[in-house]
Amino acid sequence: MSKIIIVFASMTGNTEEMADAIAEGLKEAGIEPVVKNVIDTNAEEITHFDGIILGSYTWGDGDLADDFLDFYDEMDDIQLDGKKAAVFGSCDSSYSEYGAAVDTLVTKLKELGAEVTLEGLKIELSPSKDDKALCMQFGKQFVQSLGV
Ligand SMILES: Cc1cc2nc3c(=O)[nH]c(=O)nc-3n(C[C@H](O)[C@H](O)[C@H](O)COP(=O)(O)O)c2cc1C
Repeated sequence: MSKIIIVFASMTGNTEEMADAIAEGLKEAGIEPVVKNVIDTNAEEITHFDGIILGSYTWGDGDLADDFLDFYDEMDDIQLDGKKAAVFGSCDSSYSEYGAAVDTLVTKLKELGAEVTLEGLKIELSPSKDDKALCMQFGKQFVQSLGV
Protein backbone atom coordinates (compact mmCIF):
# COMPACT_ATOMS: atom_id res chain seq x y z
CA MET A 1 0.00 0.00 0.00
CA SER A 2 1.20 3.53 -0.77
CA LYS A 3 2.43 5.64 2.10
CA ILE A 4 1.34 9.27 2.28
CA ILE A 5 2.55 12.05 4.58
CA ILE A 6 0.88 15.40 5.17
CA VAL A 7 3.19 18.10 6.55
CA PHE A 8 1.59 21.41 7.50
CA ALA A 9 2.25 24.74 9.19
CA SER A 10 -0.61 26.62 10.81
CA MET A 11 -0.55 29.57 13.16
CA THR A 12 -4.24 30.18 13.81
CA GLY A 13 -5.53 26.72 12.89
CA ASN A 14 -7.01 27.22 9.41
CA THR A 15 -4.39 25.24 7.50
CA GLU A 16 -4.48 22.57 10.20
CA GLU A 17 -8.25 22.22 9.67
CA MET A 18 -7.54 21.77 5.96
CA ALA A 19 -4.92 19.11 6.78
CA ASP A 20 -7.43 17.24 8.93
CA ALA A 21 -10.09 17.31 6.20
CA ILE A 22 -7.60 16.16 3.55
CA ALA A 23 -6.56 13.33 5.89
CA GLU A 24 -10.25 12.36 6.18
CA GLY A 25 -10.45 12.16 2.39
CA LEU A 26 -7.35 9.97 2.25
CA LYS A 27 -8.83 7.66 4.88
CA GLU A 28 -12.09 7.39 2.95
CA ALA A 29 -10.00 6.40 -0.06
CA GLY A 30 -8.37 3.67 2.01
CA ILE A 31 -5.06 5.22 3.04
CA GLU A 32 -4.18 6.16 6.61
CA PRO A 33 -1.75 9.08 6.26
CA VAL A 34 0.96 10.25 8.61
CA VAL A 35 0.08 13.85 9.55
CA LYS A 36 2.79 16.07 11.03
CA ASN A 37 3.21 19.67 12.00
CA VAL A 38 6.30 20.86 10.11
CA ILE A 39 8.06 21.64 13.40
CA ASP A 40 7.89 17.95 14.30
CA THR A 41 9.59 16.61 11.17
CA ASN A 42 12.33 17.34 8.66
CA ALA A 43 12.69 17.21 4.90
CA GLU A 44 14.52 13.87 4.93
CA GLU A 45 11.47 12.16 6.44
CA ILE A 46 9.28 12.84 3.40
CA THR A 47 11.64 10.87 1.16
CA HIS A 48 10.30 7.69 2.83
CA PHE A 49 6.77 8.24 1.42
CA ASP A 50 5.23 7.64 -2.02
CA GLY A 51 2.89 10.61 -1.72
CA ILE A 52 3.77 13.96 -0.16
CA ILE A 53 1.21 16.63 0.68
CA LEU A 54 2.53 19.95 2.02
CA GLY A 55 0.41 22.73 3.51
CA SER A 56 1.37 26.29 4.45
CA TYR A 57 -0.52 29.49 5.10
CA THR A 58 0.99 32.57 3.45
CA TRP A 59 2.72 35.15 5.60
CA GLY A 60 4.31 38.59 5.30
CA ASP A 61 4.14 39.69 1.69
CA GLY A 62 3.59 36.36 -0.05
CA ASP A 63 6.05 34.46 2.17
CA LEU A 64 6.10 30.88 3.39
CA ALA A 65 5.05 30.29 7.00
CA ASP A 66 7.98 31.01 9.32
CA ASP A 67 7.71 27.47 10.67
CA PHE A 68 8.31 26.13 7.16
CA LEU A 69 11.57 27.98 6.51
CA ASP A 70 14.00 25.43 8.01
CA PHE A 71 12.18 22.56 6.28
CA TYR A 72 12.26 24.48 2.99
CA ASP A 73 16.02 24.99 3.29
CA GLU A 74 16.51 21.29 4.12
CA MET A 75 14.67 20.40 0.92
CA ASP A 76 17.79 21.42 -1.01
CA ASP A 77 19.43 18.23 0.29
CA ILE A 78 16.80 15.75 -0.92
CA GLN A 79 15.51 14.57 -4.26
CA LEU A 80 11.97 13.44 -4.96
CA ASP A 81 12.14 11.66 -8.32
CA GLY A 82 9.27 9.20 -8.64
CA LYS A 83 7.23 10.81 -5.84
CA LYS A 84 3.79 12.32 -6.26
CA ALA A 85 2.92 15.50 -4.43
CA ALA A 86 0.31 18.15 -3.79
CA VAL A 87 0.11 21.43 -1.87
CA PHE A 88 -2.58 23.32 0.05
CA GLY A 89 -2.93 26.32 2.30
CA SER A 90 -5.24 28.83 3.87
CA CYS A 91 -4.93 32.31 2.39
CA ASP A 92 -6.47 35.79 2.55
CA SER A 93 -7.57 37.53 -0.64
CA SER A 94 -7.16 40.95 0.96
CA TYR A 95 -3.41 40.46 0.32
CA SER A 96 -2.03 40.97 -3.18
CA GLU A 97 0.14 37.81 -3.03
CA TYR A 98 -2.81 35.47 -2.58
CA GLY A 99 -1.66 32.08 -1.31
CA ALA A 100 1.85 32.57 -2.70
CA ALA A 101 3.26 30.04 -0.19
CA VAL A 102 1.30 27.32 -1.98
CA ASP A 103 2.89 28.30 -5.30
CA THR A 104 6.36 28.44 -3.70
CA LEU A 105 6.03 24.87 -2.42
CA VAL A 106 4.67 23.60 -5.76
CA THR A 107 7.69 25.09 -7.53
CA LYS A 108 10.10 23.57 -5.01
CA LEU A 109 8.57 20.09 -5.22
CA LYS A 110 8.81 20.18 -9.03
CA GLU A 111 12.45 21.32 -8.87
CA LEU A 112 13.20 18.29 -6.69
CA GLY A 113 11.70 15.92 -9.24
CA ALA A 114 8.27 15.26 -7.72
CA GLU A 115 5.22 15.05 -9.93
CA VAL A 116 2.69 17.55 -8.58
CA THR A 117 -0.54 15.80 -9.53
CA LEU A 118 -3.15 18.35 -8.41
CA GLU A 119 -3.48 22.10 -8.69
CA GLY A 120 -2.57 23.78 -5.38
CA LEU A 121 -5.62 24.06 -3.11
CA LYS A 122 -6.08 27.59 -1.73
CA ILE A 123 -8.89 28.21 0.74
CA GLU A 124 -9.96 31.62 2.00
CA LEU A 125 -9.24 31.91 5.75
CA SER A 126 -11.17 29.45 7.94
CA PRO A 127 -12.49 26.54 5.85
CA SER A 128 -16.30 26.43 5.66
CA LYS A 129 -18.23 23.15 5.56
CA ASP A 130 -18.12 23.29 1.75
CA ASP A 131 -14.40 24.07 1.82
CA LYS A 132 -13.80 21.03 4.03
CA ALA A 133 -15.70 18.92 1.54
CA LEU A 134 -13.36 20.29 -1.15
CA CYS A 135 -10.38 19.34 1.02
CA MET A 136 -11.70 15.81 1.43
CA GLN A 137 -12.19 15.61 -2.32
CA PHE A 138 -8.61 16.84 -2.80
CA GLY A 139 -7.42 13.96 -0.61
CA LYS A 140 -9.43 11.42 -2.55
CA GLN A 141 -8.20 12.77 -5.89
CA PHE A 142 -4.64 12.56 -4.63
CA VAL A 143 -5.06 8.89 -3.82
CA GLN A 144 -6.48 8.33 -7.32
CA SER A 145 -3.48 10.14 -8.81
CA LEU A 146 -1.19 7.66 -7.05
CA GLY A 147 -2.85 4.95 -9.08
CA VAL A 148 -3.60 2.70 -6.09
C1 LIG B 1 0.94 39.61 8.83
C2 LIG B 1 0.15 38.73 7.90
C3 LIG B 1 0.56 38.62 6.58
C4 LIG B 1 -0.19 37.83 5.68
N1 LIG B 1 0.18 37.78 4.35
C5 LIG B 1 -0.59 37.08 3.47
C6 LIG B 1 -0.27 37.06 2.08
O1 LIG B 1 0.70 37.67 1.61
N2 LIG B 1 -1.06 36.32 1.25
C7 LIG B 1 -2.15 35.63 1.71
O2 LIG B 1 -2.83 35.00 0.90
N3 LIG B 1 -2.47 35.63 3.02
C8 LIG B 1 -1.73 36.34 3.90
N4 LIG B 1 -2.05 36.34 5.24
C9 LIG B 1 -3.26 35.62 5.68
C10 LIG B 1 -3.01 34.23 6.28
O3 LIG B 1 -2.41 33.35 5.35
C11 LIG B 1 -4.37 33.71 6.73
O4 LIG B 1 -4.78 34.42 7.88
C12 LIG B 1 -4.41 32.21 7.01
O5 LIG B 1 -5.76 31.83 7.22
C13 LIG B 1 -3.60 31.81 8.23
O6 LIG B 1 -3.62 30.40 8.27
P1 LIG B 1 -3.45 29.54 9.62
O7 LIG B 1 -4.74 29.70 10.40
O8 LIG B 1 -3.23 28.17 9.16
O9 LIG B 1 -2.29 30.13 10.39
C14 LIG B 1 -1.33 37.12 6.14
C15 LIG B 1 -1.70 37.21 7.50
C16 LIG B 1 -0.98 38.00 8.36
C17 LIG B 1 -1.43 38.12 9.80
